[in-house]
Parts: sequence; C-alpha cells; structure tokens
Amino acid sequence: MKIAIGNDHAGTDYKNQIVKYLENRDIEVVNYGTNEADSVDYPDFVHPVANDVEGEKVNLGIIICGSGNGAAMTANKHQGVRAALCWTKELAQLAREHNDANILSIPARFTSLPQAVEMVKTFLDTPFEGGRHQRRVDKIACQ
Ligand SMILES: O=C(CO)[C@H](O)[C@H](O)[C@H](O)COP(=O)(O)O
Repeated sequence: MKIAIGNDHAGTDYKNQIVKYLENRDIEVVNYGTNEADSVDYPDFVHPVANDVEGEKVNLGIIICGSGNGAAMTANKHQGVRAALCWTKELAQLAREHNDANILSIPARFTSLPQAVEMVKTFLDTPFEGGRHQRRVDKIACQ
C-alpha cells in the first residue's frame, strides 16, 4: 500500500506521528506536507496529494490542516477525488463504507492526536460496502 500525505503548518506535528504509524505498518508514504511550523498556504501542500490520488499513483491520501475544511475543499476540486472531513473514528468508517472516500481530511486543531491516528487506522482498514452506496457515489460526479 502507498499513501500520499500533505499538511500545512497546523498539521505538522500530527503528520509526523501519522507517518510514524504508517511506517510501522510498512506502508510506503509520500510526504508532500511542510515539515516546519512556519505559516504556509494549505493548497500548496494538498494539490500534490490529490494529484496522486487522481492519477492513481497512490492507494489513498491523508491531508491535515487546522479545520480540515480548506484541505478538503482543495482536494475535492480534483476529478475522482472524494475527500472526507472526519473528526471521529465513526465518521472515518462511514466515509469508507458509504462514500468510498479516497482522502481523509483531518482537522488537527479540533481532534486529539490519538483520535487522529485511530481515524487513520479505521480509514485504511475499512472497505467500501458497494451496493446501494455505489449507485450514490456514481451520482456524485456532475452530470
Ligand atoms: O483550517 C484551515 C483552512 O481550512 C487551514 O488549516 C489553516 O490551517 C488555517 O487557516 C491556518 O490558520 P493560521 O491562523 O494561519 O494558522
């Protein structure tokens, strides 16, 4: 499995811990995020993640900013990207089961680090249910 990850300054600490978690699971990580605490603009670090997901260069993406909103909005501009803003494990589970989300957007300033890692674990380990949800996911694209 290969995961692309991107973050702004609000997400650097969480990113570092999440990368450790992924590497402990022998998952290959492409780190597009800033590694610093200096203020940056989240789209610059999110578009590369969404490009990789869109181009199927990675299996899934993880993006982290302060609220998770700006990152999710940026990623969802890309064709075929379904980025889900999640702040609980249950939301991460539903994002995979019902929405076949391919990017997890984490609001670093509004969820704890253990909860963020738990969401990543859930996101990676939960399959899409298909069935009625496939029909709905197919209808997300603009007609
Ligand atoms: O939450 C965000 C936008 O949706 C971004 O994550 C930024 O982290 C946030 O806007 C940064 O705010 P700051 O006051 O410049 O640190």
